[in-house]
Amino acid sequence: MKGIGHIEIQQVCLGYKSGLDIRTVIQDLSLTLDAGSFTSLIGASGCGKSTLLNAIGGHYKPLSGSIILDGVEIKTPGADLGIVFQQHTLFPWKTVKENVRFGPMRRGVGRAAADKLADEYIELVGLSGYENYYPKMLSGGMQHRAEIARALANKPAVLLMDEPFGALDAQMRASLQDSLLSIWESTHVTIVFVTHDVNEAIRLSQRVVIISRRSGSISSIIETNKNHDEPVEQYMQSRQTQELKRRCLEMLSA
Ligand SMILES: Nc1ncnc2c1ncn2[C@@H]1O[C@H](COP(=O)(O)OP(=O)(O)OP(=O)(O)O)[C@@H](O)[C@H]1O
Repeated sequence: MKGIGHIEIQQVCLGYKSGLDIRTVIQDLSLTLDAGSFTSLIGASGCGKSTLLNAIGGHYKPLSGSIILDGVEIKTPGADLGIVFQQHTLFPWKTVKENVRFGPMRRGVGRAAADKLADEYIELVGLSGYENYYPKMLSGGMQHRAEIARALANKPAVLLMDEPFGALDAQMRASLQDSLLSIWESTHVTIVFVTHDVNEAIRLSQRVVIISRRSGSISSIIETNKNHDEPVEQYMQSRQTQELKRRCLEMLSA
């Protein structure tokens, strides 16, 4: 039994129309993401990280190859695949609670159950007390927390995150990273996380997948061997982690 949120990316090519031609961005990429795993995708700007993430989310159809979630090919976006972007996508005219319960209610969950779900996920992301605030009344970090709660309220098997904390200051970013780790540990959702930041990738994920812009495919997969019992700052400062970081940076500049 592989569990829920198992993804098989099989010899996928992705590209965009350019005039009469198609410009290939991702070339023949294969990758298995185990159910409940946390994987970061890093690589030079323009190497195709967001394109790959969006294809996993069902927003782009591969030119060839397939992406399979729990035995079923992903062809369209669905509630199983939650996406959190860097830019805010909360409905500005809805409160935090209305935003979070929107997905469940659209799927036919009754109002009382949707409210309960919303309260649960608002608490999980640390926004209790802000249920009736509108997005513009929240800080950038709080809006990200609300976005994560909104995605999780659909109980997705997979959470796809495209540089979600890229625009935040260092302190806010570290606080959201910590929250994301505890959310991942308590929900067992499979996370695929795109970032430019090697430190962030190593701090959060079990595996760092480096995509080469030159080949449009994976140049390296680095296992972080994180020990969940170890305090994150201790892990980040250890000699082993510094070595992982050095290897990632070396692969990125290769
Ligand atoms: N909608 C689109 N139409 C045409 N080309 C696109 C489209 N979206 C992305 N591209 C091109 O595909 C390539 C990969 O883009 P993508 O955004 O996936 O890269 P990325 O690795 O996420 O980059 P960054 O780190 O800068 O966000 C780039 O050359 C980009 O210009």
